[in-house]
Amino acid sequence: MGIIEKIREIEAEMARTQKNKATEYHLGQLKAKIAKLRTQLLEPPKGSSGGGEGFEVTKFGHGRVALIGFPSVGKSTLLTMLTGTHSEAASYEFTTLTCIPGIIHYNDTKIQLLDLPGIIEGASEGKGRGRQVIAVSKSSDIVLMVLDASKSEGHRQILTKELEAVGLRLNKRPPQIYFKKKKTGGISFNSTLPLTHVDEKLCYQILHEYKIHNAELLFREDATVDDLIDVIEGNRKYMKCIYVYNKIDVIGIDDVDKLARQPNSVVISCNLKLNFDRLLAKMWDEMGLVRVYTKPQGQQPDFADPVVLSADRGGCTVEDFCNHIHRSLVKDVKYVLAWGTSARHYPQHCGLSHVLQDEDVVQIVKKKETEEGGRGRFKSHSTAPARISDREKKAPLKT
Ligand SMILES: Nc1nc2c(ncn2[C@@H]2O[C@H](COP(=O)(O)OP(=O)(O)OP(=O)(O)O)[C@@H](O)[C@H]2O)c(=O)[nH]1
Ligand SMILES: [K+]
Ligand SMILES: [Mg+2]
Repeated sequence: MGIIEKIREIEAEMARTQKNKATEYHLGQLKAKIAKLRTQLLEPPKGSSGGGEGFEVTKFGHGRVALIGFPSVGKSTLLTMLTGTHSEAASYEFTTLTCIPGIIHYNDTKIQLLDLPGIIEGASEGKGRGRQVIAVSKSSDIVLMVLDASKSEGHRQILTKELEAVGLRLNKRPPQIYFKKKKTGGISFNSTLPLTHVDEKLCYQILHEYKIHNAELLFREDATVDDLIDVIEGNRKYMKCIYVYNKIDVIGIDDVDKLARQPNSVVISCNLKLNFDRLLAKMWDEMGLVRVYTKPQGQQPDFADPVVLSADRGGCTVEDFCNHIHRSLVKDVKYVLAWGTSARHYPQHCGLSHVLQDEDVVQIVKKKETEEGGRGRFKSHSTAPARISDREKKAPLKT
């Protein structure tokens, strides 16, 4: 029997089983069995190089955003409009067959936008180009789920389910469960609060299903059995997702209003070029990019060419900033002077662990230079930059 048939069989058994206290343990075990099979399904077939053939696109820019959705919802039309890169659009389904990259220029940063083939129900199990599309989605920083505003609301659930089946968790944070495998000592089970969804016996059973007999388990929230399985599997990817409802030109204003009020959603129309500003601003917010402007001593900061950091990828500390400029820089840095929202006063002397924020201005002060009285490009004394952002314009910065 193939993996997919096995999954079907267990799903059928779960559907037959009544949910109550007596069946709780059995259902939990079945869930773990399915999770294990789905992980098997994700492993590339023996002898192949992986699931992304023909879809490899070099990463470019400061972040990557994937467009996923059912066929003909307007993904390619949107890519063409936001990036200027042409991607074939047509009224028939599966117009796009590969991954097509474009670049969005926004807030002095470059964001790579990826157009992808439409995916359908069953994509997670290999239908259509599902596997490749999902692999590319996982490689991106956020996902834009493009939906046809005139079609069923169910599409959003179907796509979410497909992505969940391959370990993607949209707009969720990792469960607050500490889990560590041990060599000996049995299972130690603890929680910092009363648990209403699982008990010790159920957790033991799930661990047993994974052949784990020695481990430390600490619940820091009232988690479910699905959360526990996610933590044990350990291969889940937590991603931000914006639900983009396109084609609002063909529905009534009341329906538009309803969609627009849903969490993490933006309504747009490619035909009428409607609400792109809103979409870009939301995308920018969700990406959490941090622009840091470098200010050479005695000069204005270079506001056109920021160093772009990200809390999710690489971090936003002064050390991360230095490493971004040059790997060997950090050992020469004595401290930095920082202006902007991360600074308590202007300029603030900051060490390597200081966390920078978007639109901060930073001047590097090197060890040698201060000792020798400020030689070279960066010096310890500085004149303040004339501006950091519009917000700072009103109160010019003083050193
Ligand atoms: N009414 C309306 N039609 C649109 C809008 N945006 C795109 N379309 C139309 O929807 C159809 C599909 O557009 P595509 O951009 O090819 O859609 P896609 O999601 O890339 O489709 P596949 O590549 O086949 O998955 C085309 O006929 C577009 O002209 C819109 O805002 N309003
Ligand atoms: K199409
Ligand atoms: Mg397309």
